[in-house]
Amino acid sequence: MKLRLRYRLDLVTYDGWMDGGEFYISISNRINLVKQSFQPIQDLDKLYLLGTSKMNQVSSAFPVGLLPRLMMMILGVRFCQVILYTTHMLHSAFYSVKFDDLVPKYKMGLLTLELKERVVSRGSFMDSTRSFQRRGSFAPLSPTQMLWSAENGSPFSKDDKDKGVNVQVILRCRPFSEDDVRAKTPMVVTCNEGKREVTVTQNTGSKQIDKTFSFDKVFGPGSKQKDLYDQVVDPIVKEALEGYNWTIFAYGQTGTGKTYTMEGEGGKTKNGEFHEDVGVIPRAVEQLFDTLEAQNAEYSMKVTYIELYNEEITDLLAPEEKSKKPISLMEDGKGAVFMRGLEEELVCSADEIYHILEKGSARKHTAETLINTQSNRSHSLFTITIQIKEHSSDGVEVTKCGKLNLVDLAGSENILRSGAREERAREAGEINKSLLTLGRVINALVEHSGHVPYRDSKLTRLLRDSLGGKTKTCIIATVSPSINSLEETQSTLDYAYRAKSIKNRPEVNHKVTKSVAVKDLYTEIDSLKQELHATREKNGIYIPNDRYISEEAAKKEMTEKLELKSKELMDLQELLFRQQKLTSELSQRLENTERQLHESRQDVSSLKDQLRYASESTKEKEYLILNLLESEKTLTKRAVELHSELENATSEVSSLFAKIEHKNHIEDGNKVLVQCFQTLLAQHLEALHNIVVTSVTHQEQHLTAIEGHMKSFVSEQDKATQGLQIRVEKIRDIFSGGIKSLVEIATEFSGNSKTALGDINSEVEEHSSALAELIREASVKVGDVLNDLHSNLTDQEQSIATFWKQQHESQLRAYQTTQSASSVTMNFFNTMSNDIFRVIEMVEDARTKYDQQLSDFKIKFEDYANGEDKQLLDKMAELLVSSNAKKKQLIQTEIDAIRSDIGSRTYHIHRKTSSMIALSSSTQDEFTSFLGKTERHYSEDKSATQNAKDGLTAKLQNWYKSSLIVTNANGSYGSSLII
Ligand SMILES: Nc1ncnc2c1ncn2[C@@H]1O[C@H](COP(=O)(O)OP(=O)(O)OP(=O)(O)O)[C@@H](O)[C@H]1O
Repeated sequence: MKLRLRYRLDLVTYDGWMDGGEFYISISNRINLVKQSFQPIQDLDKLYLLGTSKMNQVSSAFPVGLLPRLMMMILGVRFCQVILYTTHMLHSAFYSVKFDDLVPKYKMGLLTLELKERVVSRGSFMDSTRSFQRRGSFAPLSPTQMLWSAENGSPFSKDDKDKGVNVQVILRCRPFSEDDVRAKTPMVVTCNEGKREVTVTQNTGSKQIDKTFSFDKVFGPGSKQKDLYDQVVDPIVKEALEGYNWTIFAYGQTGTGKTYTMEGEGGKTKNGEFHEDVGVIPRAVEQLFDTLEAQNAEYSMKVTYIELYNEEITDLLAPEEKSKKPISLMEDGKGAVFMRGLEEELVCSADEIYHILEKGSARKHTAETLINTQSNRSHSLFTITIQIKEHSSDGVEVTKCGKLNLVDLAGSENILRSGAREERAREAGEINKSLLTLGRVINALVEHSGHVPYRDSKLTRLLRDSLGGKTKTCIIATVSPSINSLEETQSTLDYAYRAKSIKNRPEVNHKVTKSVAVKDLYTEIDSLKQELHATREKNGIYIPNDRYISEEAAKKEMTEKLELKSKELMDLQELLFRQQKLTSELSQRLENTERQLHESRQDVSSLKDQLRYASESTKEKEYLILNLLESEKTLTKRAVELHSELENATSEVSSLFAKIEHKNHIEDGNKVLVQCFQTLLAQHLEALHNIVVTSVTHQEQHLTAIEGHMKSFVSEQDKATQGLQIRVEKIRDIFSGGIKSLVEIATEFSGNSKTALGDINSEVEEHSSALAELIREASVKVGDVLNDLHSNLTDQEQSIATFWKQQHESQLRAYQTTQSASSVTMNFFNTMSNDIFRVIEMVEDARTKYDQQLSDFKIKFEDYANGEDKQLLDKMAELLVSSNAKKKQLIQTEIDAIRSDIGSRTYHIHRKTSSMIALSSSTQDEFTSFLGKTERHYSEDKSATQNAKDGLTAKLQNWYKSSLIVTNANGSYGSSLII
């Protein structure tokens, strides 16, 4: 098989899935960290892509297309440092990359990617790749896992013990509580026991973010206590019996089953078997005793049970009077922690331990919270130390010492959610503080920080050896599947996931021979006795001689050592100086790098913004395209509707045109009729005019004749009057002569005799009667003449009146005929103009309606088009703009054509109607003026006739009056005479 050189680029992170954030890579060309002797990288992209494609979670966040670029850059600079800063770290995959630095503030890991030289065959590499693919997730086995499945059942192989082993992390998810079941709380945790993966599902708005964590073992809600024990604790107990120190601690939110897992519930059944809810501690105790008994070993077992409450350690096994005294935590010279005055109880059977556990548990600080009815308010540490006597191969008796620390931590809790108040809240604060320190210690260990803050809390001081020390550690992280605990679950998973990277360097406790152990004990007892004696004597400090000698020797040795150390110190100081120089150089470089990093970060953030913007705009555009398509659909639909409406409108317009034509036709008929009527009217009017003219001439003639008659009559009358006047004058003369003679006679005869008076009187009487007779005759004659005149005048008057009446009647008839004719004509014209106006209105309405519709359509279309124009992709926009323009143009031309058609038609109609209106109005005017003229003529004629009549009548009346006066005057004169 042909061997090829391969270089492998592995990415590792210290972190789990933080919050589905983005993932960025920037490259600086710091090449000093990598060997120069590497060959150009071949197939690296493939490997790399291969790697990332398997990272289920990451691949979605990993910008596609970046990898080839990254490859190019890597190839360009040959070797490089990849700076990875992310809130969404890659899955821990390979262990070939180390962290240089960590900047927790930014959750940033500065990774040095070492291109490691590996000699692999193509075939075997591909095989391993395939095996990853089959696994379906990018979670290769960690060394711990590999050891876990070792054939001998032991979780560690001998080789790995030398290298250091990772803290083993087990994840246990409890089932839903009854309350959760009742409330139908959604489940957010999914356990895949086969793949050893836990997935947390988080819904943020419309997005669902799944975060998957892999652990050394995963136990789902349905898992049994026995399963967990058999798979996890059983091998640990075996190792403890081998002489290893083991710590198992339960870590998790309050109420998630830490105590349930560690201690469990229920005891032994009647047949001596454990109840299925019994937890790790009783089972481990049982296993220890069973194994030791089975091995028939000589052993001793001691237990301690302490509680750490509010940073105070209490011995749960101490007698009552001592139990209130807090235990102080001490450190020996080598940094090992021990507790002074702690009660160690020797136990000989499992039952004893159960009893002790019960006793201790009863003393623990517990309280009810909203989440857990019996919540541990303290951390408890139950330690079992086993010493087993053995015989070495050379027959020497040795003692093997194993230790099992079983820790039940207090629950990490959200004070608000757990409902803790006052004392409980203070407790919770303390608990959270110590757990926080635990988290910081884990971080420091994972990040390989120089300083690990063990001393910041008693809990971490107690667990010091289990975290990065010689003790092997197994963390059982407990979570709840409920959505209500999502935040805490994520935090627990995060911690647990980090803790996976902590490495311990376990050592088997030295096996001491019995004699050495006894000797040690004797020496200790002796020195203690001497110290006691000296204290009792209060006599200064007594030091035994051999102790003095040994101490002196030790002092001397120490002085030598000190000298050596001071020399070393000098060297170290020099080294320190060099280091400081180097550090300053490095810090300079670091500054540069940081600057570059900052720049890169800015680039990245701007790129991120651009990307976000681009993706947003793409989304927007996609959305717009969708909308556009939809709007196009609606537009098409609308266009079809409009088209049909347009067709309807066209048919309506054509029907309107037909109507208009019909109307025109009628109007033409009407016009002809009007013309006929006009000619007829003109003829009639002419005839009427002629009649009026002839009647006027007749009247004039008649009047002239009457005037002549009247004149002759008047002259005759004048003549007769003159004759009558003359006769009257004559008569007067006669009368006056007679009167005179009578007066003379009277005067002659007045003085003579009264008798003669009688004669005279009778004579006078004769004369008077003759005169009266004469006057009577004359007046009869005058009366006859006057009567004749009067009858004559009456006749004249009657004939004039009759003529007048006839004239009046004929004129009235003519007037009435003309009036009725004009009113008919006027009505006709009015109706016609009304009809025309109605037609115009209809046409106007139709035109406005179509105009409105068309402009609405145009506006709508333009709106759509404008909206679309703005939002479309550039190309799409161009295309659409042109297509819109075309459409608009098409529609515009269509609209224009329709408009112009309608306009021309309307104009045509307008012209026709206006000409008709003009014609009708001119005809009307003409007719009105003609009527006016006729009326004027008529009224002139009438007034002239009336004047003539009035004048004649007045003349006649005057004449008659004067005649009457004369007649009356004559009458009165005669009567006065008679008187
Ligand atoms: N895996 C499980 N199966 C069945 N019941 C469980 C499981 N885990 C927890 N419970 C039940 O949930 C309740 C709370 O569990 P437990 O007291 O062990 O929680 P805790 O984590 O120790 O809480 P705290 O930190 O407050 O002490 C108990 O009634 C227990 O019976």
